Amino acid sequence: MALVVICGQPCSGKSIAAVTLAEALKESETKQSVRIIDEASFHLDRNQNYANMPAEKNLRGKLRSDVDRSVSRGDIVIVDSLNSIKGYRYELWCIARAAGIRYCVVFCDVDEEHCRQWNKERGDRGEASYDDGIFEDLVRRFEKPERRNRWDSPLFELYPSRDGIEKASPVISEAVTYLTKTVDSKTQDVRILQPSIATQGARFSEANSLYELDRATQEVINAVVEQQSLGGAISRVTLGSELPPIEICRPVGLPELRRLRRTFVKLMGQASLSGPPLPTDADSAKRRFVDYLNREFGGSSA
Ligand SMILES: Nc1ncnc2c1ncn2[C@@H]1O[C@H](COP(=O)(O)OP(=O)(O)OP(=O)(O)O)[C@@H](O)[C@H]1O
Repeated sequence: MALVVICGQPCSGKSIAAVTLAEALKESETKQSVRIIDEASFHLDRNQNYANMPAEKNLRGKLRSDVDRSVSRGDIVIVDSLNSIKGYRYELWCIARAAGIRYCVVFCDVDEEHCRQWNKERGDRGEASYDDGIFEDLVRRFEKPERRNRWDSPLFELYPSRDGIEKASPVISEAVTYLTKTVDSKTQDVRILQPSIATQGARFSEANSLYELDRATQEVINAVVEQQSLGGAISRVTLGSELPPIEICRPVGLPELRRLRRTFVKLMGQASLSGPPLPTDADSAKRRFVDYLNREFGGSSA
């Protein structure tokens, strides 16, 4: 019923924030059930998770799948991980949108020096801490959330080094209110994300098949353009939980995407005259277009 993305620099108090928020939600008037999804649940070593790109991608994939499975169960799901890449936060936001639930980001805003110090103290106490090289790399790659982005909004900011993390603090209380209050259609102060057409599987009418095919493929192109515009090394475009991702190993410009779309629509139109009929709903049109793009880009849609 809600997805909360905790984000922040390494060793910035994210786990403490996640547990504090979970307790506050459980004790709230509505007595919410909460599930925390964190890196520790995969029993992997903190440094191994971030040792190289494949390991990091693997970790993000595991967390994403777990979130995807959990959001429909009625709990409030809190993802406690770095969640430092905006493209990844966008993917999590897409999962919330596909599930039609509310969503927010809780940011532990701590300066690097405090994080470095806390990480060192953790090591000195004999607890698992980040190796220096990994810590510095993570700090450098952190992409701060910005509330003007849909996937970073609403944004609840905590300042653990200044204020600590208290259950009764104004920010935790605001987050609890946002996550538990009844939706008032007049004030619209709580946003329940709505599944896009991509996730609703609307059926095409016979007469409109080609037009609808055109529209469905345009939505896929929009998603590719939007996710590429986030910058960074986007190698996978996600289209919600019902559709396979598009694997892209190089930047692809709009002209190329438009050309591929036109060719696909033409091929489908021609094929339907003598072969298989056009897809009957938006999802299957998208799935076929994604398969086509993955073949063109040399990826796979498995
Ligand atoms: N407000 C605080 N004041 C002092 N120390 C703190 C505070 N918040 C966190 N710490 C220190 O930072 C350590 C790490 O906290 P926590 O595990 O919540 O961080 P994290 O961001 O989840 O770390 P990771 O990036 O490893 O997941 C704690 O063990 C504690 O020593």
